[in-house]
Amino acid sequence: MATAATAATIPAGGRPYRRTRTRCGPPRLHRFSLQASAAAAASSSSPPAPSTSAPVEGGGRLVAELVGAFNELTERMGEELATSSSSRLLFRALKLALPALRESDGGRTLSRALVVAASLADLQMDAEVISAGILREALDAGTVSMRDIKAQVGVSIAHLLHESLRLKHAPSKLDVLDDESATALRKFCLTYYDIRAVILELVLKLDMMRHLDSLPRYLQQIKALEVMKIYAPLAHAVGAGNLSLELEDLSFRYLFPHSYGHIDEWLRNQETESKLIIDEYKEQLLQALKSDDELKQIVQDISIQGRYKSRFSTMKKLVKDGRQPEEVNDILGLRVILDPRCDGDSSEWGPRACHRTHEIIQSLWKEVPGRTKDYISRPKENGYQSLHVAIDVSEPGKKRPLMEIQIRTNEMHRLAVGGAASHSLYKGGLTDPGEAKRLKTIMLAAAELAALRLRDLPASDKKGRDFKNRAFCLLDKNGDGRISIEELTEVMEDLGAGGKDATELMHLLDANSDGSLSSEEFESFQRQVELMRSLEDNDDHYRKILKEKLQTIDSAGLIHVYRKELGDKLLVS
Ligand SMILES: Nc1nc2c(ncn2[C@@H]2O[C@H](COP(=O)(O)OP(=O)(O)OP(=O)(O)O)[C@@H](O)[C@H]2O)c(=O)[nH]1
Ligand SMILES: Nc1ncnc2c1ncn2[C@@H]1O[C@H](COP(=O)(O)OP(=O)(O)OP(=O)(O)O)[C@@H](O)[C@H]1O
Ligand SMILES: [Ca+2]
Ligand SMILES: [Ca+2]
Repeated sequence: MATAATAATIPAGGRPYRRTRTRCGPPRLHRFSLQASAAAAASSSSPPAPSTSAPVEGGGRLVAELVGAFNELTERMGEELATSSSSRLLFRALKLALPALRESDGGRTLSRALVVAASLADLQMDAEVISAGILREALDAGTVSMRDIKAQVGVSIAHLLHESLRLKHAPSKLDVLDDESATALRKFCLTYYDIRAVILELVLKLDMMRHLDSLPRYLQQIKALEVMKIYAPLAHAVGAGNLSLELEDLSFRYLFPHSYGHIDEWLRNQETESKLIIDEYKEQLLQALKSDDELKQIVQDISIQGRYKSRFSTMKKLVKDGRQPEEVNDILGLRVILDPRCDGDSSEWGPRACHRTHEIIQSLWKEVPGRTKDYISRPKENGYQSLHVAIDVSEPGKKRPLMEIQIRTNEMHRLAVGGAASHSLYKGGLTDPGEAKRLKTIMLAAAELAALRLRDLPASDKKGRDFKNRAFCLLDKNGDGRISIEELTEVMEDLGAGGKDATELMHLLDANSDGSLSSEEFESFQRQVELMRSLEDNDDHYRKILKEKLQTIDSAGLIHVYRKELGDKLLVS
C-alpha cells in the first residue's frame, strides 16, 4: 500500500481534519490520517468493511485526494457559491495544485493549502479566492509558476495572486513597530482594488500564526507583533470578526507568553461550563421572550447571540484599569436583537420592546444593581444605542463571572456593527468612518464582480447534473454520462500519475466490466472515500479513549488493542 503522507481532506493547523456541519457555532473538525484508518480497517472484525485500501493505491489515491478535497470544499462553499462554473475553476486549481504540493515538505504544504482553502470557503469567499488560496502555497514553494496558473487555471486567479503577493511584501517596507506606520499600512491595504486579496492574505496570516512554533523566538515575536498591529485590526475592519479574534489571541500568546498562560488557564478552567450556561440561558430567554404576549404584539422576530470572551479582549480589560479577572463582567455575554413590527411606530415600539425584554430578564434572573446602562434613553455621543444589564449566574457554592446581556433592535444593531458607532471604530481598527464606508463599497463591488464572472452557464450545459455529483460531471468531460478510460487517464496524467494507474483504477471501480465508469460506480468510489474518512475520525476518538486507559501507547500496541478490545466497535455506521 502506498504510504502517502497526506490524506485527501481539509486539515486544521497542519493536521488533517474533517468537518461535521452543525447549525450553530464554529465547524467541528476531526483529525485523521489515512495510514491509521487503513490499520483500523485491517483490524476491524466482521462484517468486513468494503475494500478501502485498493482504490487508494498509487494513482487511484491521487484521484481519491482530488475528489475528497473537491467535495469537502464545495460542501463548505454551499450551493449558492458552488455554481458549476465555480466548481470547474476549483477543480482545475486542485488538479494543478495537488501534485505540485505533494512534492514539497512531505505533504505538509498540501495540508496547509487545504486548511487555507477551507477557511476561505467558511468565510463564504468565492471559488476564485479559494483557488488562489490553494495555489498560493504551491507558488510560494516554487512548484508551480505564475505562467502555469495563467495557462491552466485562468488569468483572474493569477491577478488575485499577484495582488496578494504585493500585500505580502508590503510590511517589510515599513517599520511596523510604531503606531503611525501600522495605521498607514492598514490604509494602504484598504486601497487595494480587490479586497479579496486582503482576505486571502489574512487567512494566510492565520495559517502562519498557527505554525509559529518552529521559528526562533525573535521571529515569532516580530511576526506576532505585525499581526497584532496590522492584520488583526484589518480582519476586524473587513467584518471577519472571528478571524480577527483568533489572530489576536495567537499573537497575544507569542508576544506575552506568561500573561497569556495566566489568562488562558483562568478562562480555560471555566470555558466548557460557561459555554453550556450561555447556551442554556440563551434558550431559556428566547422561550420566555417568544411567549410574552406584549412582545408578540410589537415584535416580529427575536434572535439571541451568545459569546465567551476571547483571551486578548479579557487581557485588555485587565490592564486597562487594573481590575481582577473576577471583575471582568462580560466574560459571559448574550445579545438580544429585536425586530419591531413594521405596522407600528418603530421609534416607540423598538425602545418599548427593549424595555419589556429587560423586565422579562428581571423576572427570570437576579440583576446586578448599579450595572444597568440604558443607552437607549440616553444614546452615547457616537449614536450607539443599546440597553445593557448584568445578571448573576452563580449558584449556591458555585461562584461564576457575571453575564452581560445587551438588548437592542435590529436598527440599533446595524448602527453598532456598521455605522458611526461601529464595532470596528469602537475597537480602534479603523479611525475614520468615511474609510469604513468606502471599504464596504469596495467589498460589495468586488462581490458583484465575482458573481458576474462566475455566473452559471445556461441550464442546457448542465444536462441535469446534480449538486452532489459535481465531481463525476467534471471528470466526465464529454458529458456522455460515463467516465471513459481516456477521461480517467487524462485526469491522472494531470495529477502526475501514469496511464497504467488509470487502467488499474478503472479495473477496480468498473463493477460491470464495461470499460467505463457509470455515475453509480463512481458514487460507490465516493462512498469508499467517505468511509475512509469516518474510520479516521473514529481513530482519533479511540486514540483518546486508549490514551486515557493505557497512558502510553506506541503505534504497534495501538493496533493490537484495537483488535482485542475495540474491534467490533470500529465498524462504521
Ligand atoms: N459597537 C459599539 N459597541 C459598544 C459601544 N459602547 C459600548 N459597546 C458595547 O457594550 C459593551 C459594554 O459597554 P458599557 O456598558 O459602556 O460598559 P463598560 O463601561 O465598557 O463597562 P465594563 O464592561 O466594566 O468595561 C462593550 O463591551 C461593547 O460590547 C460603541 O460605541 N459601539
Ligand atoms: N454581550 C454580548 N453578547 C454577544 N456578543 C457580544 C457581547 N459583547 C460583545 N459581543 C461581540 O463579541 C465580539 C468580541 O467582542 P469583545 O468581547 O472582544 O469586545 P466588546 O465586549 O465588544 O468590548 P470590550 O472589550 O470593550 O468590552 C464582538 O463581535 C462583539 O460585538
Ligand atoms: Ca464587552
Ligand atoms: Ca462500468
